[in-house]
Amino acid sequence: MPKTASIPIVRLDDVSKRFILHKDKSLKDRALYFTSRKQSRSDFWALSNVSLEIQLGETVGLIGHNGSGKSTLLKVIGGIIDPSGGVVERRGRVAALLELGAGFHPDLSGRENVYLNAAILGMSRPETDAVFEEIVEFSGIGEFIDSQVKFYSSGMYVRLAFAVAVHSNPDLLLVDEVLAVGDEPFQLKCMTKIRQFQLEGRTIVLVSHSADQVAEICTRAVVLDAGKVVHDGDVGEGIRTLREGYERDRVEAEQESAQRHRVTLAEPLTIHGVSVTDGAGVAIDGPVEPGTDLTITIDAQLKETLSWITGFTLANPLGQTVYRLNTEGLGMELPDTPGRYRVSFSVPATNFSSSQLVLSAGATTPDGHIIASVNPAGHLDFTADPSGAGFVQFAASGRIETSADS
Ligand SMILES: Nc1ncnc2c1ncn2[C@@H]1O[C@H](COP(=O)(O)OP(=O)(O)OP(=O)(O)O)[C@@H](O)[C@H]1O
Repeated sequence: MPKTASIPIVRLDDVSKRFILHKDKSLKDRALYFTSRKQSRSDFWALSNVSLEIQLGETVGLIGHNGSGKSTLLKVIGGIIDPSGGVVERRGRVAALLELGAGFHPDLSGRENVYLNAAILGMSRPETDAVFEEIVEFSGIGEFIDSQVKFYSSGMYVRLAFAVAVHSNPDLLLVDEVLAVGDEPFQLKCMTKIRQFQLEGRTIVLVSHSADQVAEICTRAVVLDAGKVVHDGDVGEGIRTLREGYERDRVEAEQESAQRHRVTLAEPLTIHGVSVTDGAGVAIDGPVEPGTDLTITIDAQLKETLSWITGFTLANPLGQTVYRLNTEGLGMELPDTPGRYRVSFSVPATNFSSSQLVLSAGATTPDGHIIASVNPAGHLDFTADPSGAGFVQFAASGRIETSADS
C-alpha cells in the first residue's frame, strides 16, 4: 500500500455520544415524590463535540483518565456504536480489537472462531484458508486451536484475536488496551507487526494507558478529558497535558479529602517558591544553551523543629527522571530549627539533550516521608547539542589516527 499523505481515512465532525443511566431510586425518594418507578434516568455524555480527521498512515494514540471516553471514541471511529450527534465518515477496511473476547464465541473452537472472526472482518473463506497457518503461528496457540475458546486464558484470547485482526489486511486497525494483556514476548511481536503496518502506510488508532508505548509508536496523541478533546497533536505535549491533569486531580482529591474530614493538617514545611537562574544570577526565561551553569533555589519555611531534606528533579515529558539532586546526596545538613531558608543547588555546565524538562521540587523527612511537593515547579527548554544523542551530553571529542602499516 503506498504511503499517501493527507487522505483522511476517518473524519469525525462534532460527534457526541450520550448514554442513558438508570439509577435505582431510594425508598425515601419514592415515598416523598409518590412515584412508583423504581429507577430514575439521566443522560450521561461520554463524548462531547469531538471533531478530528485521521489521515492515511497515521498512528494515533488515544489517552486520558479512566472513564474519559477513549474506548467510546474508538468504538465510534470503528462504527461499532453510533454517535448520538455529529457525523462519522470512514473509508477502507477496518479491523477492531476491542474489549477482551469481543467477537469470539465461547463454545466454538479457536479454529472456528478464526473463520467466524475473519468473516466478520470481511474475509472470504479462501482468503482465510490462505492465512490460517500464519494466524495460528503468530498467535502461538499451537494445538489449543481446536479447543473451545472458553478454556483459553485471557492472554490466549488476545493473541488469537490480534493475529486474526492483523492478517485481515485492514486499512485501519483499532486497538483497545487489550495489548497489555499479552505477555512480554507477545507484546514485542505486536509492536513489530504495528511497525510493519506503519511502513506499509496503514492507519492505526490505539487506546493505551502506557505513556511509554504511546511515545514509542504514535505519531500523534489525542487526549480526552470528560469526553472532550483537550489536546490533539504532538505526543510529548499530549503526555504532559495528561500528567498535569493527573497531578491537578490528585491535589483536588487531597484538598477535598482534607475538607471532608475537617482536619487541617498543619504542614511542617511550606515551599514558597522555586527559581532557576544562570551562572550570572539572571532568571532563566527561554531556551537554555548547552554549557549553561544553572542554580536552582528552593525557598522553604520550616514551621517546627524537624530534620529535613530538600531537592529537585528534572523529568522528561514521559515522567522519567533525567536528573535528581538533593541536600542528602550532597552531604548537606539543613538546620532543623523553624525559620525561612533558601537552599541553592549549583549545577555547572549543564548539557541535557532532551528538549523540554519538567522541574519539580520537594522536601522529605530523613526516612522519606514527603512534607512538601511542588510539581511542576517550572519547565526548562534545553537547546539540543548536536554532537551526540541521549538523555545527557558530555564535552565529548573524537580523534582519528592513521596506522603507519596501512
Ligand atoms: N454502554 C454504556 N452505558 C452507560 N455508560 C457507559 C457505557 N459505555 C461507557 N459508559 C460510560 O462512558 C464513560 C466513558 O467510558 P469509556 O469506556 O469510553 O472510557 P475510557 O476512557 O475508555 O475508560 P478506561 O480508561 O477506564 O477504559 C464512562 O463513564 C463509562 O461509565
